Amino acid sequence: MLLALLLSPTLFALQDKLDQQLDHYLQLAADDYEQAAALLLQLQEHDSAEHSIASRVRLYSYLTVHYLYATDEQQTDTWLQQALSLASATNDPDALADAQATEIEVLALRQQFNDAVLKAELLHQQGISASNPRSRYYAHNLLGRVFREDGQYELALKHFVDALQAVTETQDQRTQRRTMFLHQMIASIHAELKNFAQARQLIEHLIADAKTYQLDTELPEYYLLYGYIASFQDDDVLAEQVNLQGLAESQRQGHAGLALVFKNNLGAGYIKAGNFGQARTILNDALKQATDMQTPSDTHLIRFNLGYIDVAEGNHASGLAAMLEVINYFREIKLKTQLEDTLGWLAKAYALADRHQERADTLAEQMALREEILNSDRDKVISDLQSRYDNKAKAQQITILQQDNDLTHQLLRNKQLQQRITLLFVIVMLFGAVLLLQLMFKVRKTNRRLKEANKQLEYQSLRDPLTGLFNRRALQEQMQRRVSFSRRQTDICERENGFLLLDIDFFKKINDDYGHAAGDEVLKQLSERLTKACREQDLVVRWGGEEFLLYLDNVAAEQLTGFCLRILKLIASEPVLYDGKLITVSASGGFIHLPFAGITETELNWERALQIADMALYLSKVNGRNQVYAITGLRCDYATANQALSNDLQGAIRQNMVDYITIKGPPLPAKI
Ligand SMILES: Nc1nc2c(ncn2[C@@H]2O[C@H](COP(=O)(O)OP(=O)(O)OP(=O)(O)O)[C@@H](O)[C@H]2O)c(=O)[nH]1
Repeated sequence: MLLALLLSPTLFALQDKLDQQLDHYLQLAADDYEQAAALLLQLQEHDSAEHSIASRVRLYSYLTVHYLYATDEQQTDTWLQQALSLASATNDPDALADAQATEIEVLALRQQFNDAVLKAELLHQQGISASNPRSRYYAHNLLGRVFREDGQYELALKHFVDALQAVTETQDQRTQRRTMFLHQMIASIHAELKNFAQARQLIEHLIADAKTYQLDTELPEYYLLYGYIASFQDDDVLAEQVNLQGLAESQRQGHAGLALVFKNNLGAGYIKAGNFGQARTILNDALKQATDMQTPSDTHLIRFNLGYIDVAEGNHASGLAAMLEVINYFREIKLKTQLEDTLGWLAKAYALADRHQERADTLAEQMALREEILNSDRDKVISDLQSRYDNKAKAQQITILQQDNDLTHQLLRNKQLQQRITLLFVIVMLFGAVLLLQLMFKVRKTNRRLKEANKQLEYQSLRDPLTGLFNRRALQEQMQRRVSFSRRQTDICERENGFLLLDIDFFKKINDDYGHAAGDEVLKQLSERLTKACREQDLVVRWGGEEFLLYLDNVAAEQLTGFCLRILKLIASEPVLYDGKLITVSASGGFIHLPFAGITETELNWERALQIADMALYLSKVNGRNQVYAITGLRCDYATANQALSNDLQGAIRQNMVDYITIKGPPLPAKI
C-alpha cells in the first residue's frame, strides 16, 4: 500500500509485527471497512502469546470496538474483558491505557454515559502514563470526547491538548487527520463556550489545511461548524457564504443528509435576516428532499422553520399550529435538546403574534426542560454552560413577560374600572339630570300653580265674589296708578275720565218680593250687562250692596248723554228673568268727570269727585229714579263752589254754581 510505504522506518523498528498489522488495519478502516474487518478477524484467529502484551491488548481493543459496531454484545464483552484482564495482569501502561479507553468507549457507545464519565474521571485521576503516543492519543482523545459530552469543557480541552501532543509524536498517515480532528474538537468546545473568535480562527485554519492536504471529505463538517460560529457572531453574510459552500461541497461529495442540514441552516439564516421569501424557497426545497429521504427529524425541523415564517408573515394561527405540531413530535420522540431549541423559537413566534402569556409559558417550559436536560446525564452534553447562561436570561425574560402580563392585566383592570366609574358617573349624571329635570318641572309646575294661585288670590282680592266685577280695592289700586302716572305725565288733564255711580232702585223690595237669591241674580245679570256695555279699558266695580261704579276711560262731554242713556236702557229695558219670573229693574246714577271742570286733582281728587257723583246719584233718586244726574262743570270759580260741592250739591245747583244734565231712563215695562 502506498500509504504504508510512507510510514516512518524508526517507528516500524519499534513495533512488533502485530502492531504493524494493526496500523495497517487502521489505514484500511479509513478507506475500506470490509477489507479492514476481514484483516482484523484474521488477526484474531492468529492471536498468540508471541506478540507483545501491548499489541495483543491493542488487538483486543480493536476487536471489542469492531464487535460493538457489529452489535455483537457477547463478543464485545468477551474481548473487552480479555483486554482488561491482560492489561491489568501485566500492568503495562500502554496496554492499560488502550484497555481502559476501550472500556470507556464501549460504555459511551452503549449510552451508559454515567459509567463512561465515572471511568473517564478515574482514568483522568490515575493519569495516562502510556509511552506509546498512539495509545496516549487514543486515551486522551477518548477522555476529551467524554468530558466534552459531559460538559466538562476544561477537562475536555486539557485531554485534547494532551492528545494533540501525543499525535505530534506519531508520524504516520493518520497524524494529519488526527491533528485536524483534535483541532475540530477544540474549535467546537470554544464555540460551545462561546469563545467564537478562537473557534473561528481554528476552523479557518482547518478549512485551509483540509484544502492544502486535500482532505475534502472533512470540509462539509468544518463548514457546518464555521457557519454555526459565523451565525453566532452575527456575521450573517459569512454564515450564508459558508453554508452555501458547505451545501455545494456536501452535494459534490454525495452527502445528501449534510446537504439537507445546510439548506435548513441557510433557511434559518434567511429567517434571522428577515428574508422570509428566500428562506421559504430553500426550506421548501429542503422539505421536499427530507420527505423523499424519509428523515422525519429533518422534515419536522424544516416544517417548524416554515411555520415560523408563516407567523412572521402574519399568518399566526397556521404558523403556530405547524410549529406546535413539530413541538409535539419532538415531545413524543423525547428529543429534548431539539425540543428545547424549538421552544425558544416558538417563544419568539408567540412574541411576534403578541401572545405574551403563551410566550411566557413556552419560555417557562423551555427553562424547565433545560433544567431537566441538565439533570439528565445523557443530554447534559448539549446544554450545560450555555443553558446556565441562558437560563438566567430566560428567567429574567419570563419575569419581565410575567410583569408585562401583570401590567397588561392591571391596565385592563384599570380601564375596566375607569369604564365602570365613567358608566357610574354617566348613570349618576343621568339620574341627577332626570332628578333635576323632574325638580325643574316640579318647580315650574309649583311656580305655575303659585302664579295661578296668586292670580286667583289677586283676582279674588280685586273681585267681588258674587258678580265677578272689580271691587273697591281694585278701584283704589287703579286710582293709585292713575296718581303716580299723572305725576309723570303732563297730558293727564287732556284725558276725560268719568265716574258713573249707579244704584239699583228699590232693590230691598226686589229682595222682599222675590227672595234674596233673586236679588243676587239681578245683581249678577246687571253686572254682565254693564261689563258688556263698557270697553276693556273701563273698570266696572261693584261699589256696595246694590251699587255699581263705572270708571270710564276717555269719555268726551258730547258722548256723555248717549252713554248714560245706553246704560239706563240696558238696565231697565229688559226685565231680569229669574225662576220663571220677570223682574223689572231700573237704576239711578250720578256722573262726574275726572278731573272735574279743569280743577287739578290735587285740589279735587278722585275721592271728592266720587262724593259729588254720590250726591248726584242721590239727586237722581230723590227726583224720580231711573235717571242719571251728570255734573258737567262749574259756573263759578272752584273756591266759591267748593263748600257747597262738599256736602250740598242740591244747594250748589240751586245757587247756580254748577252745570248739570239729567239723562232719563226708558219707560219701565209693565209688571207681569
Ligand atoms: N239680594 C241681595 N241683596 C242685597 C245685597 N246687598 C245689599 N242688599 C240689599 O239691598 C237693599 C238695599 O236697600 P236700600 O238701601 O233700602 O235701597 P233700595 O231698597 O234699593 O231703595 P232705593 O235705593 O232707595 O231705591 C238692602 O235690603 C240690602 O239688604 C246682595 O248682595 N244681595
